Amino acid sequence: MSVLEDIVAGVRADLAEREAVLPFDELKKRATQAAPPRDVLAALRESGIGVIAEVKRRSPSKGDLAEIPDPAALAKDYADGGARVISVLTEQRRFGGSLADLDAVRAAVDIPVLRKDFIVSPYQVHEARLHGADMVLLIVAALEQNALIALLDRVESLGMTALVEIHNAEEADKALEAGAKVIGVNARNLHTLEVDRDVFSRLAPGLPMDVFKIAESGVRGPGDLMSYAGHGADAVLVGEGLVASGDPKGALVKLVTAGSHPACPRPSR
Ligand SMILES: O=P(O)(O)OC[C@@H](O)[C@@H](O)c1c[nH]c2ccccc12
Repeated sequence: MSVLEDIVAGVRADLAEREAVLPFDELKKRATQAAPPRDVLAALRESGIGVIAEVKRRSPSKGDLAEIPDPAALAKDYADGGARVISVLTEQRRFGGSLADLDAVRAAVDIPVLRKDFIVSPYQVHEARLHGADMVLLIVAALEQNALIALLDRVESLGMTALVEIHNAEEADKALEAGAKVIGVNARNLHTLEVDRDVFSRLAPGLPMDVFKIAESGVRGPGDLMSYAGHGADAVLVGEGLVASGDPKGALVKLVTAGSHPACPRPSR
């Protein structure tokens, strides 16, 4: 089993437990009561290279990154520091996240929030909405094409924005065929966990101009942001480089400053 398959198996087991407690029909009903989703693309399209800041406690590749006893306080720091969107990992077994983290972050900030998880079922999409998410991650490598199409449609029909994650040209084709408008290129291969920052520069030229392009993973500081921007990134998504820095807000401010600096390459749109 690859790491990805192993993670997804755990996610499915946890999902079955939640479904037994709150049936899908009831969940769907409750989710309609949530405050309406925010316009994520409008937030992302503000000038400069946006930074999506992630609440991430640990990862399968690096182990423990940061304790994060108060995710709400971290989220406030991110919002004050100029993050465009806050990404919250809700996967429990490997990343130490939870829906409670999502709730805490949602209650603490006004900017858009991304539910970062291994979404394989419509249940998780409505659940994201119930917990206040504006954006949902869909990982092409974890989904059959028809499931990707159905989940993307489900995310959009609930008024949320899908971040469709790819890692190679074949997945790029699948994402585009499914109608993805926001594509994240993950430098970390979810099968091997290896980071290759050149994946973005290889794939970005093949993506249409009007697709919003996010470079995910491996951003250590302003230099990596500038380099991704030079290869056509509209935004970057950063976890470890913030949470493991000892000063997440300071580290974020440096990235945000670089992303809005006149010398930073701009998307050609
Ligand atoms: O901590 P990093 O290297 O800055 O990476 C953040 C983010 O890209 C990473 O957490 C991520 C990207 N895609 C994912 C899918 C599932 C879980 C996690 C991820």
